Amino acid sequence: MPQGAVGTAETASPSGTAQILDGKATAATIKAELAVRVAALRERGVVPGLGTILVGDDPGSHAYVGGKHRDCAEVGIASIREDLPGTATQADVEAAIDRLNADPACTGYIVQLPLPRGVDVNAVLERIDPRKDADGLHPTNLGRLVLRVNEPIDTPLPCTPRGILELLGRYGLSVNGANVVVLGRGTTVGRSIGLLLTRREHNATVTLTHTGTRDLLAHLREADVIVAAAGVPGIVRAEDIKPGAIVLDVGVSRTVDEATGRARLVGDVDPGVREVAGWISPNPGGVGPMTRAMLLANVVDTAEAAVG
Ligand SMILES: Nc1nc2c(c(=O)[nH]1)N[C@@H](CN(C=O)c1ccc(C(=O)N[C@@H](CCC(=O)O)C(=O)O)cc1)CN2
Repeated sequence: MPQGAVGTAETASPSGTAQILDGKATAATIKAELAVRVAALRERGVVPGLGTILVGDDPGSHAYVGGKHRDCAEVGIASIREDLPGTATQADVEAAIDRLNADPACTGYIVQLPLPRGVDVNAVLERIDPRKDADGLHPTNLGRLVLRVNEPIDTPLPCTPRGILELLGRYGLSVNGANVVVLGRGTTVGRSIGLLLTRREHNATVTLTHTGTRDLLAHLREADVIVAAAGVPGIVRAEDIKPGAIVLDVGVSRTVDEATGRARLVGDVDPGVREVAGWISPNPGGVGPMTRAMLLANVVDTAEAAVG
């Protein structure tokens, strides 16, 4: 894998076109590694099992959950589905959580987000047994991320931030001392990537921007690394970034393609950014597949830790 200093023009390829952080290929490698670890666990009589709770009929969420179960089958993790209708009440969702907390076949599970309006997401996350929290979003696990700045973390990390770090690491890109600008303060990406990157082992300086940020462009111009998770199509433009910057496109918006009339997904990063950035994660094919792979990694890590 190429080694690179962060955010300098030296990381850009000579043609001026960014090098690709290929999340799809990297996730495939990780899944193959995980399959070996799962086989070793199974030989010891341990079968890791991922549970999912899906509420409602959002097509995106259905697709993501379907993908999680396909991934499990690919690496040998058992999987358990709890699909609830959009009319499910808080009590219905909490009952599903209680079932998975009590189910010995389920070694880790997630509640697919977002939840329909009317379901209290914080109450839901708090009810998950933190030892089975495959998304690392339980307050105990997020709290450990806040408190353990210097010590190793032995609890699951939120999947997208872990996926971003893993992707950078596998390409030999360090963020030590880098100015990282994060767009978006959501729990699954923005807030938690800030906590992770400022840990001593990564040592980045993080600016967490959001809809209340006054001069986003001033921040972007100074960024060695940009993590775009705002959900605003094309908010990161070529003319606003430092040449050679590392750009991770995490945003997802649905739009209708004018040429074909078909719905398609677009990221936060304008296609022109490829001409200026040093490294870029495509969207699709970048951080998304890494998110899926890291969920499996969390489940396998937890199962291995449980058997010593
Ligand atoms: N409980 C959680 N909910 C959500 C999370 C999460 O980590 N935990 N993250 C997202 C959705 N998500 C996983 O749940 C997810 C998003 C995107 C992808 C992905 O692989 N995307 C593809 C494109 C997919 C397509 O073309 O339809 C890609 O980027 O290449 C995987 C998982 C919100 N909810």
